[in-house]
Amino acid sequence: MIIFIIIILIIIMRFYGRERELELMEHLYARAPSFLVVTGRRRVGKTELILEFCRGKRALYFYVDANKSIEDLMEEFGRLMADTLNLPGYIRTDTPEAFLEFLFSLKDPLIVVFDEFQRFVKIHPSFISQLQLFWDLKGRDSRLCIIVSGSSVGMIREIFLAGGAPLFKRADNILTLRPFGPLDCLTILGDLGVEDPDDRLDLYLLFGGTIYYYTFLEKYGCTDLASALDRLLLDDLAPLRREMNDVVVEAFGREHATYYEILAAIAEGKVTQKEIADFVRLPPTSLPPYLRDLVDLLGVVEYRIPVTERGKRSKMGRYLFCDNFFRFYARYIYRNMSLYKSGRFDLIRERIFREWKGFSGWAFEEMVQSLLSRDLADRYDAIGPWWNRRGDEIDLVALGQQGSLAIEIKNRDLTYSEALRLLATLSEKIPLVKCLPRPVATGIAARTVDEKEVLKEEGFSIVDLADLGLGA
Ligand SMILES: Nc1ncnc2c1ncn2[C@@H]1O[C@H](COP(=O)(O)OP(=O)(O)OP(=O)(O)O)[C@@H](O)[C@H]1O
Repeated sequence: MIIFIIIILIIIMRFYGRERELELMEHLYARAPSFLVVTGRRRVGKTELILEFCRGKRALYFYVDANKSIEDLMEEFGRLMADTLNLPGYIRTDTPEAFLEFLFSLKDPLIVVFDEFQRFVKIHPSFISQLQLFWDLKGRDSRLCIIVSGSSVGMIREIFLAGGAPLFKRADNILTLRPFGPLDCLTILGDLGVEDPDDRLDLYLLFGGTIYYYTFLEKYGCTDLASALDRLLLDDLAPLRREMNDVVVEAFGREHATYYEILAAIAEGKVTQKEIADFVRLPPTSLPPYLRDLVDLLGVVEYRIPVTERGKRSKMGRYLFCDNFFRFYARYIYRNMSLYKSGRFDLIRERIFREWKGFSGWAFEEMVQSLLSRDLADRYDAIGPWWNRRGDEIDLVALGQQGSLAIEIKNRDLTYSEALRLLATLSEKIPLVKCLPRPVATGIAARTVDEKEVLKEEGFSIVDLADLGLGA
């Protein structure tokens, strides 16, 4: 059943985190009438957050089903309204006007949720302007707390933010929900019974911050990378076997093949527009709309520039995955679809394990970059990776008024001499970075570093997993 009444909710998994978001929602609810937009990419937890917020409150949840006509939706919404609010008799809500007229005549405090709201653009675009009209004329006299939610970040932005957009400035707040951070994910994994810290880390490096994927772990008895791969992916009946397909096809319909190819190119390390275009055999000039969709609509890819180029019109940009699982899927499942479809999971599995240390190094770097950026944010103005045209790279550079810091990140345990060698190579790269505020400190972040204290005494910044809150 797609539309359902939020009175009694069955809790399958505990609700995690999102304290700041719930606080904001409570704040708006207390000041109703209010209008909130919740957006964020697929599976990030928008519906779950809204349901948690509605728990124990008077609320109507309307799910905008893409396959229904406006008449069917209005009829369903009307029925739901009558049932939930215990209204006797028949309410006429067969047209959007009748539905909205009735909704805005209600006087008691009420939360009204429209989930996947952007679908109205295709189903019946004038519903959006009608809602705007009712909100303008009657909203301020009501006690409604309207929440609209949608996973199509780009479309939601167009509806609510773009200049001249129909609901421009009607929303009191736009809440963009982000994936969970690594510390939260590792705690959740611990709660789900994954005892070994290395297994928790591997599972985070595989799935990233999309908690939806973690909901399968307990159900399928997975406690480490191998069991998660075997039961959730590498099996004919595995629940995540079509995940990327489902999400990409739903978002882009018939054109999904080109998007797929571009994702596969990025997963293979093609990062510039030219490299991606060559890989997918399309002219570079035809790529921008696809890349924009992958960044804005799907939210699994990001366009990044070196930290020293921020605020400039840089030509050094790279397209990179910001989602661990999509990168994994594009690289190991999509690129091996023939093997996958013919059930040769053993060969795919072998390849994944052979390459896992190197492959997961990327996700490890991303994780450490985000944790270090959080810790360094109050001391530096700009933090991020650096690279140049020649292919030199530094994993993290922090720029501040008082000087800079350059860090190399390694997904392994380092001996003292390995650490010294890395620091020496890093020092050689420092002169290549233009306009680096002096003095420049250097350092290393790794799983563990031997003789960490000695290196610190020698003036280096040394960070291990325990320092980042990821210790055993
Ligand atoms: N804060 C949370 N605590 C516990 N579980 C969560 C939380 N957020 C999401 N989940 C889990 O992840 C699943 C996916 O979340 P949800 O359906 O809310 O995502 P969504 O952003 O609405 O996705 P879509 O855009 O694909 O509809 C939920 O079924 C739930 O099991």
